Amino acid sequence: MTQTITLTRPDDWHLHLRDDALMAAVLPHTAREFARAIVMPNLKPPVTTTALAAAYRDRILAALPTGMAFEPLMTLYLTDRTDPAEVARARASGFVHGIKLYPAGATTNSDSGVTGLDKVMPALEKMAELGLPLLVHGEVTDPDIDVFDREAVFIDTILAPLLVRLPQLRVVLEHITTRQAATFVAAAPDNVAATVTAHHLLMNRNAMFTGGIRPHHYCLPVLKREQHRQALVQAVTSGSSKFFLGTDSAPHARHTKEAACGCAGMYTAHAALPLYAEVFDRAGALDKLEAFASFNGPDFYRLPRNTVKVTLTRTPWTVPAEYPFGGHTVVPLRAGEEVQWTLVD
Ligand SMILES: NC(=O)N[C@@H](CC(=O)O)C(=O)O
Ligand SMILES: [Zn+2]
Ligand SMILES: [Zn+2]
Repeated sequence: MTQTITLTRPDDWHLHLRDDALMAAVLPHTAREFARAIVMPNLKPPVTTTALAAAYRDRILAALPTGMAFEPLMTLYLTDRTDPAEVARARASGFVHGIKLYPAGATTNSDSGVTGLDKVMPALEKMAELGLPLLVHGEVTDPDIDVFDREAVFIDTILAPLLVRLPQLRVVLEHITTRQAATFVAAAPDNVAATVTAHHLLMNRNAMFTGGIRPHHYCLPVLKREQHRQALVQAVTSGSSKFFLGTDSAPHARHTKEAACGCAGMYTAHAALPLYAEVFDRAGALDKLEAFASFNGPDFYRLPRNTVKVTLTRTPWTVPAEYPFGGHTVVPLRAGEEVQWTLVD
C-alpha cells in the first residue's frame, strides 16, 4: 500500500473566501494547501467590477498570515447589466481570470444573478472574443424542475444552446454533480472543462439523511444518487485533462446551517487535499491525483504550473468539531471524524 505521495503543489479552482473577519478565519486553511485559488465573487454586495475585484484582492492579501505564499485569482459576478467594456477591463487587469454566471436565485447570494441569457449576450460575446472564461453555476432555477434534475436540465436547455451560439466561449462548468455533466464535459471541445468537489466525489445524497437530517451535508448543487458519484469518480480518474480540482469550500456560520432554513455550502478547506487523496486512493488511482489537482487547472486557465512539491502521508487525523469563524464557528466536513491522509508541512 502506498504510504506517501509527493505531487506538485495544487491550486483550488473554485473557492469561497467570504470577507473581513470571516475571510481571515478561513484563508490560512486554503493558503496552507494551495498555491492559488479562483475566488468566487458572491459577496454581499457582489464583486461586479474590476475595481471591486482589485479591492477584494488587496483585502485577501492583507489578511494572509506573514510567510504564507498564496495568490488569489479574482473573478467578477455577471449581472444583467455587465457592460462589455467591464469585460475588457477585467481581461486587461491581469488579475481577473473569469466571470461567474449565477442564474438568479440558484444558490447562496445569487439575487443579483442573470435572469436571461439574451441580456448578457453582449458581455458573453466580448468574453469569447477575449478568451476570458465563463464560470458557470449550472442549475436552472425553475421551481417546477425537481431539485435533483436542475443540473441536467441546465445542460440541455441553457449550456448546450449557449455553446452552439458561442462555440469559442471558454466555459468551466463548476462543481459538477451528475453523470450527465461528466458525460457532457468529456465529449465537449477543449474550451469546455469542469471542476469537481471532494464532497461530491465522497458522498451521495444519503449522506444528508444518515440517522436524521444532516445540515452540514447540504450544498448546491445538492448531493446526488450513488450512480452519479461513481460517474464523477470515473471522470476525475480517467486521465482526462478536462476535469480539475475545485473545492467549492463554502463556509457558513454554524447557526445559519443548523436552522429551520439552513444555508447551502460545505466547508472543506481544512482538509481538501487529504479528502481528494481518499477518493483517488479508494479508486486505485493515486497516480492520477497530480494532474487533476495541479496540472489540468493551470493548463485550462493558461497559467504556469506550480513548481514546488508537497507530500501527503497515510496518517489518519481527527477533524476538530468546529473552527473559529469571525465571532462564530464553522463546522467542517468530517467534524469529529477521521481523515485518512495528512499534508506534511
Ligand atoms: N455551493 C454552495 O452550496 N454554496 C456556495 C455557492 C455556490 O457555489 O453555489 C456558497 O457561497 O455558499
Ligand atoms: Zn455554485
Ligand atoms: Zn461555489
